[in-house]
Amino acid sequence: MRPVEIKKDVFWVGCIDWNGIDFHGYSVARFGTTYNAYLVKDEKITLFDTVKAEFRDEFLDILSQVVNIEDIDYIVANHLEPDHGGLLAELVERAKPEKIFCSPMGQRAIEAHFHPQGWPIEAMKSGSSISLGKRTVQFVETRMLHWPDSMLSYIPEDKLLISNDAFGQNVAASERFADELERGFLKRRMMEYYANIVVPYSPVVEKTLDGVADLKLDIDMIAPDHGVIFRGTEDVNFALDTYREFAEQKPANRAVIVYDTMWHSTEKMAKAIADGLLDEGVSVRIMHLKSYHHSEVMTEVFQAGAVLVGSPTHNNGILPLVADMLTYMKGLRPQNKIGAAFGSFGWSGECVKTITEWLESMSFEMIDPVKTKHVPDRASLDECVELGRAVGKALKAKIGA
Ligand SMILES: Cc1cc2nc3c(=O)[nH]c(=O)nc-3n(C[C@H](O)[C@H](O)[C@H](O)COP(=O)(O)O)c2cc1C
Repeated sequence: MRPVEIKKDVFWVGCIDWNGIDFHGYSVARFGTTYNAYLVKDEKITLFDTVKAEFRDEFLDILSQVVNIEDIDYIVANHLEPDHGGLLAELVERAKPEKIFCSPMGQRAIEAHFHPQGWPIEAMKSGSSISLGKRTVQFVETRMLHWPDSMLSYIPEDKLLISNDAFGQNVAASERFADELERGFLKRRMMEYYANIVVPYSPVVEKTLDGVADLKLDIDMIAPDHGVIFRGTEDVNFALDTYREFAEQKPANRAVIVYDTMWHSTEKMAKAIADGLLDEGVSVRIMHLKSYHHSEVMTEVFQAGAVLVGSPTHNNGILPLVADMLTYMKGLRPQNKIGAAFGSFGWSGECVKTITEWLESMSFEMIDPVKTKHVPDRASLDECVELGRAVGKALKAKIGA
């Protein structure tokens, strides 16, 4: 790839991971992603972040098109996760930078990842800044957005916010800017990223957005470490407003029914429940866990006001894919959901109790479950329809529809 000059003497020097990938080792990114790094040519030549180690050759190539690697003076490590810090050790070795800037927690992350000897690390607290010559860089720590080390770098002279994983999207595209992509497509990719990585830290997102507003940072470009760059007031506001909307997690008039099944009885129940929700005017998505990855389901969970989870009873518990989904969902701590359990059973019937306990532990507002012995008859399916209606009514009451 070629470098892209995103501001005068500021270059995108990232790599594009074109194919659908296992992102961060647990989440599916069907549209691929990018690992963005940025190089500023000033009196101090400064590199912001690196890329995933697998992209070593491509990264060294794109970087070399802009600068002699040995001439890099400063490296700023906004986030040390291996998709951004993957080539830090090699860059330090080759460039022998005068300074490596990171947050105080970033220093600990560098020590734990690289066990460095004599690296010229300088830990920068929120509000501190450095001069690059014509430019300054101000640092804003964003602990737990989404790692303890995460920080933002703001260059006031360029009105540029280099935002690490915040505002990122998994999009592999030849386009570098948000205004070159269709808006709905982009917002969906932002949502997938948020729902699977950022959502537990929504309070930090709100605090950061408030902080950015309080500091009155004049931003006309947000350059994240994944996906496209937001340029111009309209797109910067779009990114900020979208994150505000995501962080608020207001319940929407949508439900997702997630299930697994061995012999299709639980599936029949899922479809009957959907009829009840539709009777109440709630938009429904039914997702069989054998057809969807848990991260795809999570995006639907994130944007749904109601989440209904079904499993047959299996060995006095629930099916493994449902347990996987619930474990994953709980870790991401989605807020403001109505929940319900359903499932078929043969003899002991623990499925709905197990699912209900999981959803209660996530503080979902629960509606009474439905379980059916083996294959549901018309009366059992009617109970499922009633469950759907009850969830629909509760949801409408919650959102004031
Ligand atoms: C391997 C296996 C283990 C099962 N374990 C239980 C159990 O512990 N308790 C129970 O009530 N039913 C158990 N069942 C029965 C199922 O819950 C029952 O067949 C149910 O109707 C299947 O629903 P499905 O068609 O949605 O898969 C088990 C079934 C299988 C195949």
